[in-house]
This record gives sequence, C-alpha cells and structure tokens, in this order.
Amino acid sequence: MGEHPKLGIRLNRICCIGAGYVGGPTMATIALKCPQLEVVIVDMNEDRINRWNSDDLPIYEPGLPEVVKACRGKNLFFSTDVKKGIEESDIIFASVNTPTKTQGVGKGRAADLRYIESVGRTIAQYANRSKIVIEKSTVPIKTAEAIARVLSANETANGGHKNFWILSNPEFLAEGTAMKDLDEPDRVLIGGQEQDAIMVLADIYANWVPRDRILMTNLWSSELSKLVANAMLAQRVSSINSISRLCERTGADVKEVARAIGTDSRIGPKFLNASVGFGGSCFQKDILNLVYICQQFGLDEVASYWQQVVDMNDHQKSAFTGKIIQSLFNTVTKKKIAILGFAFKKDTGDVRETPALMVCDMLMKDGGLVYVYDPKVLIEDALTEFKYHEIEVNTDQFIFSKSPEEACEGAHAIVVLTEWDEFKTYDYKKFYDKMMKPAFLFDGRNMLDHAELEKIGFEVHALGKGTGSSQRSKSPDFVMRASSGLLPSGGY
Ligand SMILES: NC(=O)c1ccc[n+]([C@@H]2O[C@H](COP(=O)([O-])OP(=O)(O)OC[C@H]3O[C@@H](n4cnc5c(N)ncnc54)[C@H](O)[C@@H]3O)[C@@H](O)[C@H]2O)c1
Ligand SMILES: O=c1ccn([C@@H]2O[C@H](COP(=O)(O)OP(=O)(O)O[C@H]3O[C@H](CO)[C@@H](O)[C@H](O)[C@H]3O)[C@@H](O)[C@H]2O)c(=O)[nH]1
Repeated sequence: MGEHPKLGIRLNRICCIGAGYVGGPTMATIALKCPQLEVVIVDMNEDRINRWNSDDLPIYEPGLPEVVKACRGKNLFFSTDVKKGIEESDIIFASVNTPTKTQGVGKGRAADLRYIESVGRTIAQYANRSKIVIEKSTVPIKTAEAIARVLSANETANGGHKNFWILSNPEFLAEGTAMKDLDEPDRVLIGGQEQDAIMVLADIYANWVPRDRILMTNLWSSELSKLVANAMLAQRVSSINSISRLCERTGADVKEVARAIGTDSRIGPKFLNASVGFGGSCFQKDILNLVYICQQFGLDEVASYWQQVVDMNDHQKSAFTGKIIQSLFNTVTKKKIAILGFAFKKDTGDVRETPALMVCDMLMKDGGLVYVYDPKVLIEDALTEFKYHEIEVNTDQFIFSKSPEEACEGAHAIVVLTEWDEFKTYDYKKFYDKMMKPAFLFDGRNMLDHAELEKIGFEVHALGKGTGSSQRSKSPDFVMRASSGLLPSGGY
C-alpha cells in the first residue's frame, strides 16, 4: 500500500486528533481490523495519553482494554506529539470535543467550535503534504466549509500548493456498547465532495463493514444527519417519558403502552424505555445545536418543536425528584437518601449531563443527605460535572459510598438512577431491614421487580404507573409472561 495514484497521499498511516470517548475506541477498532495500517492517536492532554499508554485506560468501555492490549505498540500508538502525527500521516481524523457554548453569542445552544477550528489551524501549520481531513466530531452543518477555508487561506498565504480534501464521517457509537457498535455498525456515513477521497475512507471501513452499509452523501447531508439522528432518538425518549406522566395519572402502565406501540413495525421496540430523563454528552448538546441552527435560518417554529424535546427532559427530571420530596412528607431535610447509579447510563463511568445531577442537586437544595453508590463513577468526576454546571456542592451532603449496603443503611429512600445490571441482583430485604420506615424506593429506570419489593415492605414509586399494588393497573400475570419477549431486555 503506497501512495494514492491520483491524490498523491500516503495510504499506510492514519492519525486521529483527540483521544476521547470516540477517538480512542474508534481508532483502536480500525487498528484491530486493519493490521496493515499504522494508527496514531494524538491529544494535547498529557494525562489522558499517559493513561491510554497504561493498564488504567482513561475511559471505561466493555471490550476496549482487550483491543487496546492486542494492538498497542504494534500498529496503535498514543502520543502528545500532534506535530509529528500530522507530518507523518496524510489521512487525519478530527475527533475533538464540540461542547455547547457557555458564553458569548449562542451561549447555551450553539456548538463551541474552538477545538475543531484549532485542529484546522494546527493542520495548516504542520502539514508538509496534501492531506485528507476527516470530521469525526459532531459539528453544525457547514463546518467543513469553515475548516476548508482555514486550510486554504493559510496555504495560499504561504504560497503553497498542497490540497486538502475535507470529509464528514460522523460517529454513531453509543457509550457502553461502543466496541460492538464499531464492530457491527448499522451504517457508516461518509460525506464529501471528491469521490477519490471518499473512496480512500470507504476502503478503510470496507476491511470489516459490508459495502452496502457504507453510505455516501454530500458533505452537508452527512453533517446534518448526525444531529438529526440524535434529535430523533432523544425525541423518542421524551415522547415515552411524556406518556409516563399521563400513565401515572390514569392507571395505564407505560411499560405496557411501550410494548403495545413498539410491536407496530413502523414504530419499532427500541428506545421506548421511560426513564428519569436522558443524559450523556450528546443528546442535549446536539438538539440545542439543531435549535440554534434553525433559529439562525429564521425557522422559529422548527426550532421550538425540537426545543420541546429538551424541555420535556428537564421536566421529567424535576417531576421525578419532586415526587421523591413530596412522598417523603414534603421534606428531605437531614434525611439520608441512597442513590443507586450516577452514570448517565449503564456500562460507562461517564457523568456528562447525567440526569443524576439535577436529581441530587434538587435533593440537596431541600436539605437531603445524598449517598451515592455507582460501580464505575469516581466522585471527582461527579464534582467536576457539578462545577461545569456552576452548581455548588457541600461535600457533607454529597457522599460516595463504597458499597450499596453502606449507601442504604439508615436511608429513608433508595433512588435508582442508572440501570446497572448488578442493581437487579441485590438482596433488597437486607437493605430494607436497615432502612428508616416507611422505606421508600423510587425506580427511575423501571428496572426492578416492584411487586417483590412491595412484598418486602417498600413503598415503591415506579415510572409511569400508579403507586402501590392496589392502585396499579391490573395486568393479569399471564399477559405479562406471554408477551415478555417483545421488548428487548437489557440495553435499548
Ligand atoms: N461520546 C460519545 O459517545 C460520542 C459519540 C458520537 C459522537 N461524539 C462526538 O465526538 C466528538 C468527541 O467526543 P468525545 O466524547 O470523544 O470527547 P472527549 O472530550 O472525550 O475527547 C476529546 C479530546 O480531544 C482533545 N482535544 C481537543 N482539542 C484538541 C486539539 N486542538 N489538539 C489535540 N487534542 C485536542 C481533548 O483533550 C480530549 O481529550 C464530539 O464532537 C462528540 O459530540 C461523541
Ligand atoms: O429508551 C431509552 C433509551 C435511552 N435512554 C437514555 O438516553 C440517554 C442516551 O442513551 P444512548 O443513546 O444509549 O447513549 P449515548 O452514548 O448518549 O449515545 C447517543 O449519542 C451518541 C453521541 O452522539 C450517538 O453516537 C449514539 O448513536 C446515540 O445513541 C441515556 O441517558 C439513556 O439512559 C432512555 O432513557 N430510554
């Protein structure tokens, strides 16, 4: 594999700028599937790179350590030397963060493009030959044009004749299932203007992805499709969450409603699990970005349509917490509350935009003593997330427990906020015996056996159904058993 006959770029090495949740797993997968390629991941964060080069990887993702171990030092390298990475590779991925702007024009909605722009400027500075530059980050539509301008303006100013082909290749992996999603993607999307450059990237993916799953579009369709995919997924969660509120008032059970509508093949069963609210670094950020773009084009009705998805999510989080406070006799002051799960979903230690943040904040503002147990989240990361949201935390009120037993002992209530599988295996009778009475359990993921918990003595509040066996919809047991295969168990 030498140079591309037409583009004149070297095909044997790729570089990825940004060693985060996307850059790390994505490039590790490429290294595994393409042993003929050398893959270098560079990042300006030295601590992160050191951890990628150690046994203590900077992110928790099932299956990732095995792949890193198999490739690192052979055809997968992690480095802080961004300059060398750019000089030695002609195929460069940009997988840097694109958070919501926290100040200035578009604050709270627009994407902060400072990191992606800095990647463009750094490539302009160090590029010694023509390069393909691939947007892996999620970006607003037309970002490729901005990167192209930065690169070409600098090239012209320096009197050079190098070419830069910009491609959009958004990533659709979900955290917790990233390695599987990368191994067997529903599709790979490549947007570009130059067929030869598109084919260079398509040929890399074709090492393991069937060609008919590699979709090619123009640049703008590709950039926009990423925002729209997330907006549509989040919309489903907000839709079912809105219905969970109605179920609570009417005696319908949201799980039964989800099953009933999900069997319609036009609707489908996935992403219909009512929850305390969606979290994660992407959904809210990308919808707000879509809202901002629509507003910029004067599409105010379209913007407010999508804004509702985020508003409903905020409502769900605060209504859930309001119910906890109300049930505990309208105050949680000085009451110990056990929080099971702080991550935004299971199988990740990521807490960015986790719904647990608002729930814990509201409980603490009401005077509650929050004891968190999460199998993977570190208290430092939780505190950083509070700080990012400018929420002050009194560490006498926010305590991380080493075990679920420690969190639950003496608590007035257990609140389940993440759907970790191990939460299903606990001996809740043991927890109950050591809790204050009445002992409450609020299941923000609808994942536990509520009838069993009620038998133990808990007052159970689930999402989207009445409280207590007497008020709950009377679904005959055989109906539940007969149809239990219709919704996917475990993940979404
Ligand atoms: N997290 C996900 O599940 C996911 C999935 C799909 C898409 N995305 C998108 O992918 C992008 C990256 O997300 P992430 O979660 O991996 O972010 P991240 O914050 O985990 O990682 C980004 C990394 O880029 C580095 N970086 C920033 N600017 C740099 C520069 N100029 N030079 C070198 N390194 C630089 C940062 O130090 C950081 O380590 C975002 O646009 C996000 O929306 C994320
Ligand atoms: O039925 C559901 C499904 C999801 N969620 C919640 O929604 C959030 C997002 O979940 P998920 O989409 O599984 O995880 P992410 O890692 O945020 O992945 C989303 O965001 C990524 C970043 O853009 C995209 O690449 C993925 O395709 C997209 O699924 C989490 O808080 C989930 O608990 C629910 O409450 N109910």
